Amino acid sequence: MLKQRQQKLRQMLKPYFNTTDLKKCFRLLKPFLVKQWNIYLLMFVSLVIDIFLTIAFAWFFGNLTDTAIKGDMNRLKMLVPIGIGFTLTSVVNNYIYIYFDTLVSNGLKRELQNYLFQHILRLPVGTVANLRSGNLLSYFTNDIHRVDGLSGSNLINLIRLPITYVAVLIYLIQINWVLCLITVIVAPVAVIGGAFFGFILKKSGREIHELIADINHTLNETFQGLQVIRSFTLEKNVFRTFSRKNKDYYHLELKNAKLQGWYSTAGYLLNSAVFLFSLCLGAYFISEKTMTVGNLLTFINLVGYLVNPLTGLASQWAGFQRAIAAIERVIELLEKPVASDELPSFSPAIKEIHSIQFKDLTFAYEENKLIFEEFNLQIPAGKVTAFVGPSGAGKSTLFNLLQGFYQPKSGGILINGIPTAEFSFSDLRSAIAHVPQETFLFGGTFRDNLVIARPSITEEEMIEACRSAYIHDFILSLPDGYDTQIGERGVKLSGGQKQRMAIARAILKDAPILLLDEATSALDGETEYLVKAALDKLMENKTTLVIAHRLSTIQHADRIFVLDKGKIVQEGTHEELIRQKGLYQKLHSSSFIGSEMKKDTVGA
Ligand SMILES: Nc1ncnc2c1ncn2[C@@H]1O[C@H](COP(=O)(O)OP(=O)(O)OP(=O)(O)O)[C@@H](O)[C@H]1O
Repeated sequence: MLKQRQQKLRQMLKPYFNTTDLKKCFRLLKPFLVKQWNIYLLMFVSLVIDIFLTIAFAWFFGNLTDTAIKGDMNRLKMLVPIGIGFTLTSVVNNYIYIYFDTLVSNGLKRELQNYLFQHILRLPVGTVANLRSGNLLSYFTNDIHRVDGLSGSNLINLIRLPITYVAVLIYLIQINWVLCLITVIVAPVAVIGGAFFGFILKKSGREIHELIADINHTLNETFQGLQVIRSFTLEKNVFRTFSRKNKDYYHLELKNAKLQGWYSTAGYLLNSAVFLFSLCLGAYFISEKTMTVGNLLTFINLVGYLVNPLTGLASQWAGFQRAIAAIERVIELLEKPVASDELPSFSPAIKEIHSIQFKDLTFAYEENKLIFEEFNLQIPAGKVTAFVGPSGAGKSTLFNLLQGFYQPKSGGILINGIPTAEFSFSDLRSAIAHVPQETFLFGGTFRDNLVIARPSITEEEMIEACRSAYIHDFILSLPDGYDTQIGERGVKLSGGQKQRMAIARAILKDAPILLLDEATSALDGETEYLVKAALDKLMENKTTLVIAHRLSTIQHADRIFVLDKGKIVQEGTHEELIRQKGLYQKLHSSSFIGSEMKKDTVGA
């Protein structure tokens, strides 16, 4: 029965003293902290000086008082410069300590942010697709800043508090051991209480960090989708959602503040009780002539250091727990495996294409939902290959796999007879220029968006590419030319202008493989003509794979593959396919491939 009760109690207390997460955090932080060992050493020296000064000051007050009561002027004259010396040392030491504390905390945050950012950049596309961008932002704007709780002075306090406690206790025992007993008796209360509060604070801390991430996500999505929100008049709904989360956040912070309030009140109460008790007992000892006034002053001055390290250690524990709650979220992300060891960068290793082959390729985004099974396909080099097929057939997935965004379950893709898995991402992706359906442009100028295509692009190359993409004249018509700001995501440009910018960027990249995902959105006649002309220039001397919607592109293609449910169901030229009974004919007659196609064929 007793054993059962003990087990139950142990089970109940287990989470309160669980150190697994703490160990995990320190395993993550260890390499960064080790790097800063010299600053920590200096902080330790500063700490030893501080402890010495704490006791020295108390000794000074007691001695000064007793000397004054005795009226010993010679000793007083000697004590005053000592006091000044202590004060000056303390001021300098304090400054140094704060400076080093800031240095290590901010240094750690900087390193950790770089580490996390690199990690996110190296994560597989599939992993990032499951993360919310607001959440990702929250790691940087909120969670990482909590690492303060596990570094700098908070870390040093782990040593400072016990050393202070022991040093002060030894010194005070010599003054009056009975008074010291009181503080020793309250020690377990302070330590256990602090550990308990620490656990509760960690729990509420985790809830707060998750809610902050959620609010960041809502804000991010709202600002990105402001146009949709306006056109569907969702402002009221969006505001209601935001203000509800904001209210939850307010209440959680309030709950947390209450807990912290209780905790510090309890610490204050304990401190005051010990102080009052020591004072009364000390006064009694003075009246009994077993203690001097100076000694009592010294004792009262130091007694706080016998309680504070205990409550302080417990509060340190509480602070640790809150920091752990935030860092745990960061660790969860860091534990996700990366796709490559290095950060990819431009590396034009593959200069020519002799063959591209999909060989026995089996792929699924999700378990048990195969998109391709034992898929085989040979892409002719230096030619234009078009893919057509109904929505969801797997056309974009082929592009994703070719660029190494996702890894096949079995089989693979060979470029020039070499499996793409053997190329680094830098080599593979530098050999491919992808013009997606939706053009993403960075906020900044035209120039900023063009020069990212490849390192060391000259002004002449940039202008030539823009001429070929039929966007140069438009850019020059603007007052600042290539230095004109295009707005966030290029909001100041039309759909056709954005597409031509994407084409200019692909021309500048000058990669031997071109992946083209034609936009389905219709452009006006002149823009359509310009985009088509730009594409023709882009496709020259390249091995081009195009997800085609325009008849002109399909007619221009050397080979067309009709894809349905992850299988090639037909292949040939447009003329061959249009004569065959099959999906291609069906797609054509239902104007799936593009109204332009039907119109032109009917006209032909
Ligand atoms: N990231 C993803 N996670 C899970 N499933 C996905 C993902 N991307 C695509 N799919 C699924 O894979 C299948 C093939 O999609 P894919 O985008 O390759 O088709 P598609 O032929 O390009 O279609 P569309 O012409 O409409 O763009 C679809 O069933 C789609 O739902």
